[in-house]
Amino acid sequence: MRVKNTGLDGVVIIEIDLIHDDRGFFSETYQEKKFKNLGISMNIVQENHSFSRKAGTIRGLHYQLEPMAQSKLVRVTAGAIYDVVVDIRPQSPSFGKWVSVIISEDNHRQLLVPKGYAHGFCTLTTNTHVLYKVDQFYSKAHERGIIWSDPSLAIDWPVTEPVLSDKDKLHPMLEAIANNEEGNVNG
Ligand SMILES: Cc1cn([C@H]2C[C@H](O)[C@@H](COP(=O)(O)OP(=O)(O)O[C@H]3O[C@@H](C)C(=O)[C@@H](O)[C@H]3O)O2)c(=O)[nH]c1=O
Repeated sequence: MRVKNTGLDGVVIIEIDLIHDDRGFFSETYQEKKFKNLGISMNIVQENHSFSRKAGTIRGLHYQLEPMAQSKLVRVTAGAIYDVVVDIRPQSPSFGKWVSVIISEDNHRQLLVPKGYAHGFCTLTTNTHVLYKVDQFYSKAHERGIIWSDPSLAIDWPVTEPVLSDKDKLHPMLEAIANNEEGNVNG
């Protein structure tokens, strides 16, 4: 297992080892002690699985307000995604900065998205399965979003006309968070 920095504080790629044999491979996708040795400590309380039928589906950019903010450990078991993480901590020197990482069934990467960051992805394939573990429960009352096409972010998405949920068509721009009066997004 190896960790690679992405350029955003705490946002890291975890590369796991595959043990191959005649049948295929085996891998430990999460192992508490090994992750701790890599400096990653998460109290996982929920695992999510999303399936997107079409390539060019964007889900995001999502986060939950404190005290329900979540760290996420993302991986892909079928297909590939262009995964995006945005720093939305108002006091952060990298506020508004984002990174993108390709995660696929072939590269077996996992991406750690700490609290204080918004997360979203665009599917690059049909029939894409994304799994992610989180360290806080889902809370409908605390879920928030930023519009995927926010010009101040200028995210280099691989599509211009994505498939979106009704909810994801209506999020505000990041500027609204900078002037946020409704709650704390600090991670
Ligand atoms: C996220 C979530 C949703 N739901 C429900 C709410 C809704 O009825 C249905 C679909 O929810 P959404 O449309 O929010 O699903 P989706 O757009 O896939 O939301 C996810 O996007 C990615 C990018 C993330 O980072 C996740 O944290 C999450 O926000 O599932 C849960 O029951 N538990 C959960 O943890």
